[in-house]
Amino acid sequence: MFVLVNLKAYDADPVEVASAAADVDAESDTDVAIAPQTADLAAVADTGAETWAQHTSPVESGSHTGQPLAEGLARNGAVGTLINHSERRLSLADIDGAIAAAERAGLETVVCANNPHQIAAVAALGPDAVAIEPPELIGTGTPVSQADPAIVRDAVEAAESVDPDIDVYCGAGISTAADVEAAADLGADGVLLASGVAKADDPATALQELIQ
Ligand SMILES: O=C[C@H](O)COP(=O)(O)O
Repeated sequence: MFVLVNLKAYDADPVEVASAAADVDAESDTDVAIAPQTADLAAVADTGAETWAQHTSPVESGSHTGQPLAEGLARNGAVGTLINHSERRLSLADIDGAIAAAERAGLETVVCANNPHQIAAVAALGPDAVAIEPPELIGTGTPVSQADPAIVRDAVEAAESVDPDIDVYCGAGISTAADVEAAADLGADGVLLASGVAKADDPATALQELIQ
């Protein structure tokens, strides 16, 4: 199982959470990765935790301002990137461009989508993985596996109908070990989560409990 913790723009100490992630990753069968703010990529990567970017721009090196260039993310320790997160939506053309940019820089790609129809559409663009996240459940603490299990099953089916080898993650409201297990039971290869760790009083302990 793959657990990708998106720190979004929360106040959690990225180095503290990443250090806990590196420990948990080493001590368990679960692969844990952290997606911090772009400015914190290098510090997080220095902890030894698998480090992901929250967004990659589709641009190539050149005259662009405020666009995180894939090569710059990789140079600062990112090994993968989210694309088209619900809070950072892109056009289909830009999703395609961002996947190409990430591949150019050697970054793994997870493209997010709202529903199974979008999952099929973005799976056709050839990312390494897709993530189903109903936006209305994000940050609620109610896991998608409980609120809408069919959407996870349908997303897995939609993705596999396009590419049998693609990984499918699910996210929104996941905050406990039972939620992670429920996602696996529905066919997900991993989970994407944020507030359950980043907004916890003790994010490092919350992450440890979630995995153990
Ligand atoms: O990137 C993470 C997802 O948007 C899920 O967020 P959440 O765990 O706070 O619901």
